[in-house]
Amino acid sequence: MNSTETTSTEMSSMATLPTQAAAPLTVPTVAFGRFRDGSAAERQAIAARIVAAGETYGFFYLSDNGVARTQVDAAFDAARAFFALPLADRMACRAGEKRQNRGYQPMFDTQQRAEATPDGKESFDMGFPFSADDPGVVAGLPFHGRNTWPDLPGFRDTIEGLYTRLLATGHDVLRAMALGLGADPELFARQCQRPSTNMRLVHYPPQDQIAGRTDKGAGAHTDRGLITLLLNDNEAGLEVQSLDGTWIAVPPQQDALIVNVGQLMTRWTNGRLRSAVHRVINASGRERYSIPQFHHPDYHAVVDPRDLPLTKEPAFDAVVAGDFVAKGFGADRASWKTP
Ligand SMILES: O=C(O)CCC(=O)C(=O)O
Ligand SMILES: [Fe+2]
Repeated sequence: MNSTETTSTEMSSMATLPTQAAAPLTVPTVAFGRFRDGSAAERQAIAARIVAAGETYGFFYLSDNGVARTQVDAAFDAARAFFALPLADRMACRAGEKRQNRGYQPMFDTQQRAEATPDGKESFDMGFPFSADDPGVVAGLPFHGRNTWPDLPGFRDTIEGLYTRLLATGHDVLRAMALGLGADPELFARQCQRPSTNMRLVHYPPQDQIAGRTDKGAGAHTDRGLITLLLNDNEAGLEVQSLDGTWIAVPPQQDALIVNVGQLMTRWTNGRLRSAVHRVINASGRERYSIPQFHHPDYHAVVDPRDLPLTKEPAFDAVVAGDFVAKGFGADRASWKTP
């Protein structure tokens, strides 16, 4: 029935209904299991839901994602053990080379904009296990260093295991995005074979411990890569900006990953998928830990909106993925600044 068919009786009964508060906005949840083992129609339907969430929110929860709870719990235990080490031991894990997104980054290393206060967080990063004789490592290419590891029993196995697991999950999400966008499903994933993808353990002290320096755990920013897969340890604090500018809380959902779109994906899809602005404010009074994995293509991959079916004139030039991202990090991370 359309509105002109509404009778006057219905109008008056509608008018007497108690007014309902608008439901708070939440980012959608996509159940992913049938993308791996479902029919072609199920795969297509999941791909369409992911693209719709990427267009509207730039964020979604991914449930039934195949990542085992025990593996996630072990990684958070490892993270807690790392950040409990004496500062000297954490500092011993700083990356030998700059511009790597590897090793320990102390509190306040990142400043999202020149006029902003720094991020109230410390982190430990590791990335793709390039060998010492990899040409990129030998040439000192950004993202191509070696991982550094703390002297903690089981830490390396646990963290490498989660990195490998999430890398595979992320590739499936990239396949779903390509499929949902009407492209070859392998378009993105085949250009992430020796990727600049890093995984980060992050520790946000309670807000009152950082209050002298900053008011945010992570200031408003967009991620730079293709997609980010995010795990967190049951603490709220993440917020994403909606299309109308309001902040939507993205609290953890048991057993769901949070996935968000990064700048390279926005460029590749000619603006169709949103890299939404988000921030972290750890107001609970407790320590907060999270584990994002930032999916990037291979360093030399060319990100060109003309690779996908175009619905409007390309709004972005083609860029070399690694050069584009390295330039961005150079602007806002102390550990990326070149002398
Ligand atoms: O810790 C979180 O929940 C989000 C972290 C984040 O946005 C980032 O590290 O880019
Ligand atoms: Fe982020």
